[in-house]
Amino acid sequence: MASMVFSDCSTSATARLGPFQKRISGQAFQLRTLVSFPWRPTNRFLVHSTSSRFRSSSTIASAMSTDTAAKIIDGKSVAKQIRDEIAGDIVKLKNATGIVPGLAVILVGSRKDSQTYVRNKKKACEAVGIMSYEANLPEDSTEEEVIKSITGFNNDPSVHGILVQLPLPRHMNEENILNSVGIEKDVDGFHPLNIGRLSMQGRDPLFVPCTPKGCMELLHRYGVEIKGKRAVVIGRSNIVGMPAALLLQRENATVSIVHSYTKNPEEITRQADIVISAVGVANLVRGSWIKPGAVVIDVGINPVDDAESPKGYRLVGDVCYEEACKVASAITPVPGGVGPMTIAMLLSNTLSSAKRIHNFQ
Ligand SMILES: NC(=O)C1=CN([C@@H]2O[C@H](COP(=O)(O)OP(=O)(O)OC[C@H]3O[C@@H](n4cnc5c(N)ncnc54)[C@H](OP(=O)(O)O)[C@@H]3O)[C@@H](O)[C@H]2O)C=CC1
Ligand SMILES: Nc1nc(=O)c2c([nH]1)NC[C@@H]1CN(c3ccc(C(=O)N[C@@H](CCC(=O)O)C(=O)O)cc3)C=[N+]21
Repeated sequence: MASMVFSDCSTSATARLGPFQKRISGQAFQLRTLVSFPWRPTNRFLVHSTSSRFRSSSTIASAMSTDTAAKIIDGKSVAKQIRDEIAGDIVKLKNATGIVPGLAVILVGSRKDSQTYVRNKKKACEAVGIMSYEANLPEDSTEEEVIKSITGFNNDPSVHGILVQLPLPRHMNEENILNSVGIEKDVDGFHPLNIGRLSMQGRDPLFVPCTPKGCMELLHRYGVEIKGKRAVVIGRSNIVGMPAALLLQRENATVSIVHSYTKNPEEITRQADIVISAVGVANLVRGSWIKPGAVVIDVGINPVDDAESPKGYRLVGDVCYEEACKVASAITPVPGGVGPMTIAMLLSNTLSSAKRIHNFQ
């Protein structure tokens, strides 16, 4: 259900606030006077400014210390570029080996949002030349039936990646189901062996979870320095927050994790050069939470009522965009930020899997 919309971000949806958190209301946010983050846009992407989409990089650099508008990290266009690269690689793989990468998606139940996500993944696969396979199981399926479907895809040589759409119906044990995905086809990177390797020094997972991988890819492609920087990840879920924190740490950031029991999340977040927010609460992160010049990656996808939209709602992130724009040096929009990157990383993981299984460099 969509929550109330507050166009000025003056109130966030409080339903999921943790026990120690107070709502922050009407607090004035700091205006940026000095940008401390060394913003270095690469030439690979045009960096759009919220105030002028067509400035040159040098203008952007000189504007950093005085301007009040963050640069938009354009996930939609980066994702398109990655999809184009993947499509080219798939043609090469097919011409050299005859192999076509295949992704199987298992959807249990009939949640509208999950059906939409699965449909979008299927379309994205078709567009780059990945074969997509789908198993739709009824809501009242047993755990054994889901595992049987996964086992079928584990044993199917035309399938190189398996994704079990989450959330699963409540009566199912998510752990048992995700454990049954073959580690070499675990393109979501949710298998405990993959997560375990991600968390260990000197080990590498076969796959990195798509959303955090997409966040890192955005930081890399926009030339954001990570080593030695302070990063705060808000949220610690298995699928986003926790692996995002591990990835930042692997690249030598100093990482803090803010969760629903964190006291004074605002103060902790304000220390960060890089903020990744993955909570699911609209407008939780106010401008006052952001250190001037920080880079903000907003993973949250939250529907809010909007009578002017044909659907009656629109999507916003966890971060109060209008406020954060005035403080951050760069920020991802919602939609058009991390979301498209998640899908691009899923395609990328599926292609890597096909290459690895068939020993293609
Ligand atoms: N753009 C994309 O591609 C994707 C977007 N999403 C979106 O990202 C958001 C998070 O998803 P997901 O990780 O699956 O969500 P979960 O509900 O699994 O996790 C939410 C996390 O946020 C923490 N949290 C909840 N309330 C607060 C609060 N008030 N202050 C600080 N931390 C809080 C929780 O803490 P605790 O652990 O203490 O409960 C938990 O760790 C959602 O909006 C989801 O739709 C998700 C996947 C992909
Ligand atoms: N096994 C599994 N793997 C997942 O990766 C997974 C999942 N289950 N369950 C649900 C979440 C959510 N998720 C999103 C993917 C793309 C967008 C996306 O493309 N969003 C668009 C907007 C889409 C719209 O307009 O509806 C955007 O942000 O621009 C959003 C969210 C993946 N998830």
